[in-house]
Order: sequence, then C-alpha cells, then structure tokens
Amino acid sequence: MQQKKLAFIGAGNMSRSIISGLIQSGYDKNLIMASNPSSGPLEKMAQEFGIKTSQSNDEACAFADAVVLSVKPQVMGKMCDALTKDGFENKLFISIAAGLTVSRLKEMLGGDYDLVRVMPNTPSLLGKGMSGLYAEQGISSDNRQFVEDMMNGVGATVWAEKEEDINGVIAAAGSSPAYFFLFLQAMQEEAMNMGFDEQAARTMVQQSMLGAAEMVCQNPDLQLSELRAQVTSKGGTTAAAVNTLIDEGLQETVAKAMRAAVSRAEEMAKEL
Ligand SMILES: NC(=O)C1=CN([C@@H]2O[C@H](COP(=O)(O)OP(=O)(O)OC[C@H]3O[C@@H](n4cnc5c(N)ncnc54)[C@H](O)[C@@H]3O)[C@@H](O)[C@H]2O)C=CC1
Ligand SMILES: O=C(O)[C@@H]1CCC=N1
Repeated sequence: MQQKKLAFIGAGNMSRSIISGLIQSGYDKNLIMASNPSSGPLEKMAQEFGIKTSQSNDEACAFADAVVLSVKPQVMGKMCDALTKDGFENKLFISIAAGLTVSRLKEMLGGDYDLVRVMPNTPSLLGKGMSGLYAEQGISSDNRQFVEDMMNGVGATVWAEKEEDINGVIAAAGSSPAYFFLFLQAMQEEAMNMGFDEQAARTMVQQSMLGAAEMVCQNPDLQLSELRAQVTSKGGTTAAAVNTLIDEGLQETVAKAMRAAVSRAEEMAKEL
C-alpha cells in the first residue's frame, strides 16, 4: 500500500478505530497525526499508537498529504471555517461524516479540492471494518486507489456509484454494528432473566454471534435462509423462536430502522 502522510481532524471513536486498524495492518505510525481541541484523546492516542498529535488542526493539515475529516457533521462547518487552508490545493481530503455531501463539504472547505467520501464503521478497530467509498469523476485513480487501499487495510470496501448510495452504506454498515449490539443486549438480558449471571449470559450470546458470523463468512455460496434452516428442526425450539420473531415483524422492523437511518442522513444533508 502506498503510504501518505495522514492527518485525522478529530480524535474521537471513528478516528481511533481507523488509526488502530491501520497501525495493526503495518501503516507507519510516523506518517499519522491526529488533532483535537482537548488534549485527553490525543494523549491516549499518542500513548496507545505512538502517532503524532496536535491541538492545532492547522498543524495537522500542514503535516499531511491526505486529511481525514473526522469531526461530527454538526461541527464540520465551524471547524473548516477556522482552518487557514494553506496548500489545500495539493491535498486529498477524505470525509467520513454522515450526511455531508461532496458539494457541501467543498463549500465548507472553501474550494474545489480533491475529496473522497468514506463511510466506515467502528469494527475497523480490529481490521474487521466495512467501508463504502464515493468519489466524483475528477478524482485521480491514484487517489481512489490510496483511499481504497487505506480502508481495505482496516476491513473490506465497496465503491458507491452514486453519492446517495452512501446513505445506504450508512444504513447497512456504518450504523449496523449498533443494531447487532442491541440484539445481543436483548438476548443477554433475557438470559439473565432466565437465571444466568451477566458474564455467563454474555459469553453465550457473544460466542453464538461469533460462530454464526463465521458460518456466514465461510459459506458464501449458502443463502442466509439455508443457514437458518440448518438450525431449525421442524416443530422444534428454533422454529418456535424464529416464528415468534417473524410474526412479531422483525423483518419489517429492520427495514424500517434502515430506512430511518437513510432518512436521517438525508435530513442532515439539508440541515447542515
Ligand atoms: N462512530 C461511528 O460508528 C461512525 C462515525 N462516522 C462519522 O465519523 C465522524 C466522527 O464521529 P465519532 O468519531 O463517532 O465522533 P466523536 O464524538 O467520538 O469524535 C469527534 C471528535 O472530534 C473532536 N472535535 C470537536 N470539535 C473539533 C474541532 N473543531 N476540531 C477538531 N476536532 C474536534 C471531538 O473532541 C471528538 O474527539 C462523524 O462525522 C460521524 O458521522 C462514520 C461512520 C461510523
Ligand atoms: O450515528 C451516526 O450518525 C454515525 C454515522 C454512522 C455511525 N455513526
């Protein structure tokens, strides 16, 4: 992988996940700088990853060939306004913010700079991330390749053909770890109601999830419904549980939740 000097503006959860995954995949820590207004997250990152840090976003931008915009969408405009923007025409910008379009980001940055949108998720921390990528026509193949390689370093990637497809990536991947955590939490709580202690309940649900995920990954030719059928004896316990989930509208609820994520991204695009 080509290694550019990278700056992460905003040292929060998502930056931490990507930086951790990059370093585990062999990215040179001396080529990474993170900036943040408060020193706490920077000290933690310097200690944990050995990267450079600064409380000045300008210093981080000056250091970098590629600048990852990793603040909350609601503070992006204010953060961009405050940048000196020196030498920006020679830099690649990578935005991971939900709901901010390329054209809106360019307005915030104040120029028609090279910009790629990435929609990652937090399992990037472990090299198991999933990222959707979107770039306009004018972005060079070198820059596209760099972003693709960078995010493949922390998981898998898919290119979105149209910018609005990034909102579908948010629904299916960016936000979706939280859906699985909620499902597991509900299972853990019910196992505890059945008398297991917290740790035993957690071990049962997390190990089952891990095993199920491995089975999905290792059987790409098997439909998900077939994997489910393999667990489900006719007239047995799984059928009783799964039929309850289906009858209670699980599939419709999941579809509704994913559409809510897309709608919120669309709303944010109008609000910000
Ligand atoms: N957390 C997630 O699962 C995902 C988040 N994203 C996107 O990543 C971006 C960051 O989200 P998180 O890391 O979750 O948020 P976060 O709140 O954990 O991190 C944001 C960081 O930005 C810092 N910050 C605030 N104002 C700043 C400024 N003016 N200059 C520099 N840093 C500043 C904050 O102190 C904080 O450390 C958001 O735009 C979000 O849409 C995208 C995909 C997944
Ligand atoms: O909740 C959010 O808005 C961000 C984007 C995807 C995951 N977290």
